[in-house]
Amino acid sequence: MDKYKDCACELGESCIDVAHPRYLKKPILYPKGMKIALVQMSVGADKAANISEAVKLIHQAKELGAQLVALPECFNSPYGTKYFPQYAEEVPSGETCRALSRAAAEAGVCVVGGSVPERCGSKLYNTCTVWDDAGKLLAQHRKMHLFDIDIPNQITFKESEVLSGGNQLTTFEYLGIRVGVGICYDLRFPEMAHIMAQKGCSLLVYPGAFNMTTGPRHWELLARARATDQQLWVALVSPARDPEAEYVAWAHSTLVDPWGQVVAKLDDKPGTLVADIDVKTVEQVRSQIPIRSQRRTDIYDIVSKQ
Ligand SMILES: O=C(O)CCC(=O)C(=O)O
Repeated sequence: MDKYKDCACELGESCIDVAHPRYLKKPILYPKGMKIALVQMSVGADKAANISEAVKLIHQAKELGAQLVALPECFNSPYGTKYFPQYAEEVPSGETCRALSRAAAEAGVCVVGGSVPERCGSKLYNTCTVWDDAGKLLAQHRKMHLFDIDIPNQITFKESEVLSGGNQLTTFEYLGIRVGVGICYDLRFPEMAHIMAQKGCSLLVYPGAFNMTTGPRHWELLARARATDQQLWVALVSPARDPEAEYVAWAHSTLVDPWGQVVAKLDDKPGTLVADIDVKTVEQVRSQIPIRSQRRTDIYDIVSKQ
């Protein structure tokens, strides 16, 4: 930091990797990190009430100092294939998007808008919209891997009955930090996390709603696996558990650091997890355990083609 010690930026010590303001017309300051909020909200059948609860909690998170606020999967609708057509709306003109855009601008935060059922022509998607602090649409991720599983006598779910899968990976930059987005079942696919890491992500955010069968077995394990493999921060954001709901969410919104350690976790109740993430830890783990430059793609490529 020495060479920037006369930097007049208000971020002071937390400035990294800046081109010195003296040499720039407009100083670009990349903070080392940001405060994020994972909003584990209750979701019910009343769409308007779900939206206004989300907006209220975005403002509350801002009061707690959050700069990026993430909502859960399917936060404006009950989670279930029979609900998606009824609750679906167009992106970005639908009522949920308009409310998120306004809330992001009024609160002055980036909003990772969980997910909503999106209608596009004759197709439905499970879609996350991301809004910057001026209310502008920064990114739109359509869940790529649809949740089709069958565990007899425990859980059978087939999103593909009504949804189409997205065909694009999604990353965006906010406050100088590249963030990747996946939705719930996307968390199970290491290739997707790997590509987002290669694209420069330091944080992956997965709005999700695991259930009472796979949640206790895999939710935290998968978050820690993705964080450890890719050496970055992983945030999972679930709705709160409603034992009376048709689909009972595991909840336990979780933040895992680039060492693969859980740094904060909620229980099953409504709540907001607020925590700091930084790029320094990403860089530290990647330089101390340099797996990124040690991958034997020369061998993997040959063997996988045999
Ligand atoms: O992968 C799982 O076990 C749960 C996934 C899920 O609930 C979803 O994709 O919505």
